[in-house]
Amino acid sequence: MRINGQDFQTIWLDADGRRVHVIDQTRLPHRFETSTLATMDDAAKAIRDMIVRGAPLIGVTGAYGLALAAAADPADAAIAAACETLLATRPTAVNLRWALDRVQALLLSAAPAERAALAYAEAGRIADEDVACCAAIGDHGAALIRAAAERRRGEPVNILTHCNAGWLATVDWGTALAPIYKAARAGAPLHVWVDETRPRNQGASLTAFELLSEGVPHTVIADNAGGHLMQHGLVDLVIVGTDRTTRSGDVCNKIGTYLKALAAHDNGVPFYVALPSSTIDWRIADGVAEIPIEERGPREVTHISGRTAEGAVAEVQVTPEGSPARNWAFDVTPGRYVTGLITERGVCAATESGLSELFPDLAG
Ligand SMILES: CSC[C@H]1O[C@H](OP(=O)(O)O)[C@H](O)[C@@H]1O
Repeated sequence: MRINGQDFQTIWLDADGRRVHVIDQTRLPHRFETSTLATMDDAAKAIRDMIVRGAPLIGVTGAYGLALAAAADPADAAIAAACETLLATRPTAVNLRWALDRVQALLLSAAPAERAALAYAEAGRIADEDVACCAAIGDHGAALIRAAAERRRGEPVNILTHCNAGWLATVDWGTALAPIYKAARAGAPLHVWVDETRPRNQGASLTAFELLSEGVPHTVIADNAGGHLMQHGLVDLVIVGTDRTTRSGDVCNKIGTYLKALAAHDNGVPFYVALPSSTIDWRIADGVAEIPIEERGPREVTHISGRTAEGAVAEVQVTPEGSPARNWAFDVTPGRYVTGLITERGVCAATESGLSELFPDLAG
């Protein structure tokens, strides 16, 4: 996507085809900085510290992390150890395991001397596939927005989104925001309610940054305002992303998504989830019982960072010293609250039959 007229993706190789560069998302929106990943440990740290985040981008970064590992030591044991280190960074987004399994399977069937080149090439294919998938998600989702615009007889379609499932969460285009970009570029009148998304505020800092750069009308709101807006007819549809969706359509996404789905259900607001098939975990059905929910450190709750009036980036404490805090990063929305899944192959019901009809080759 474009920032100040310059085209960017979130991850790229440098000229020597070995070192990996990423946008440091912990510095946005106030600083645009990049980070260089020269080793597998650099890649693991970038995922763990959320320099890169978002399920598809975590998967691609993990794949390049494995390529960096193979370049350092292509032996079976070193590849296996690297996979374990990368998998241990963040447990919820299934794309990480999906990408590592795909690259590792390729490497273990190749001669050690060929492994680094194979890994870089496969990581590049995963990245290119992600761009194509997200563009297709955008096309399928844009049709839903255009239909809503027709019902609105030219009035802007009000779309609520939670967290950041834009191009910063993928290699390009995004998932939940891809339909918005495609529809807006085609002239559909729309406006986006941007949930700030406590505690890390990916909505306030990343989604707002993306929409401002793209010139999409939007309003940042407190997480707790969504239900009120829905009760007053100010939300025409909800589109969010996901970090792991089960074969039965249960959707794991940023903490707070479940509450938005309940409010949407209570107010008859269509609730869509946008995802590439790489985010579907075909091994499990019951998301509430089986998806591991990452719990991050309490400091993300007790402290908040931002820019001071003088332009410095600072962190301040919002809780009294001594008050304990806990920080669950995701929750699970049962498929019964999901109107539809917007995938690269089209829109389907958030059910086992809906997904298996669209992906018979993957459903097993
Ligand atoms: C397209 S995946 C976006 C997904 O990832 C975010 O989580 P995090 O920022 O912690 O990686 C959030 O759940 C988004 O919906």
